[in-house]
Amino acid sequence: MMHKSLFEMSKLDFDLPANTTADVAEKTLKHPCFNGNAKEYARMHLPIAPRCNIKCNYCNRKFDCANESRPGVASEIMSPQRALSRFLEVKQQYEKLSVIGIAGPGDALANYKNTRETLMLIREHDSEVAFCISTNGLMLYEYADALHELGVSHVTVTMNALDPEIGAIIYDHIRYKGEIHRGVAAAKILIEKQLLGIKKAADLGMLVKINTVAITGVNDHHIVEVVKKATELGAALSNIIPLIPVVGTAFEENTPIDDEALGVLRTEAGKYLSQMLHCRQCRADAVGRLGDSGDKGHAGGCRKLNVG
Ligand SMILES: C[S@@+](CC[C@H](N)C(=O)[O-])C[C@H]1O[C@@H](n2cnc3c(N)ncnc32)[C@H](O)[C@@H]1O
Ligand code: SF4
Repeated sequence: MMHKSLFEMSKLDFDLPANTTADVAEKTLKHPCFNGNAKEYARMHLPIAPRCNIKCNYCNRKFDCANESRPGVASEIMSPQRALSRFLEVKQQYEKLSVIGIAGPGDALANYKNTRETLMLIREHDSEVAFCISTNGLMLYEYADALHELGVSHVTVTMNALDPEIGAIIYDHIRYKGEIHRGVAAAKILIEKQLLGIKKAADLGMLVKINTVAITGVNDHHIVEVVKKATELGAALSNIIPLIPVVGTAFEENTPIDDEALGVLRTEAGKYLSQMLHCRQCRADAVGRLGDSGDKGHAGGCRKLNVG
């Protein structure tokens, strides 16, 4: 049963799908990424997932540089046991630690054994904290039932294209069931699995958010279509994020979408699905309230990460 005061304090800016349980609704109210009004709640990303099963042409997970806060970086890769110890420490620091997220630095479902073990260990010590995972969606259809059983309430899927020709520009390759696929064939498999996975997760009652990286001249004209499709599949929120042109990637010279064009895109996409407007594009080891200094990089130069 939800407390009335909680509703009053942190109303949602979007509609929950009809199959959302009271438990998932309450967790959503306290989830600072899904609910922009839940500012007093803290989340903790546990960097237990170093590997990835696809290669996005904008992603560089090899280095952790001072004061750099972007997705795909973490100062340390943790074992599940170490993640539990850190969780117990951070829980002492933040009275309102409401969410544990697995956001890489690789993919939660390309490291499913670690993800499962970590979440099970934490659940033994905390029956209430929400579990949230981020994934490229390649393995979501296969793992959705297991995630639901583990108590994962929130899932973010990065979906950048519906058209495999566009996907082939964004993704270098995928590894699916032990085989490497490239080009349009790879994008076709990834997109098909994303669509199946999003629908399955949403049907199971998990709250699904779609991240879409806006890449100027590549998928920016296509994003509204992506969001429209995600809506049909049962996603609850869309988060259109500007490309960070990271050095050493194929898109290092891409001009990031400007605020005005991003605003137009969000308005158009918002006609189909509520838009998340407060994303901070956090690190894989971010801790605290959104925008706290805990999101910043380490002190020092750049160091190489062992992400496989
Ligand atoms: C590092 S990923 C981890 C989760 C998962 N592997 C995925 O891609 O969804 C977290 C988010 O950051 C995004 N991301 C990674 N590199 C980025 C970049 N250079 N610019 C913008 N977004 C980026 C991903 O697309 C994803 O939505
Ligand atoms: S799926 Fe995520 S971790 Fe993997 S390459 Fe793409 S952005 Fe990087």
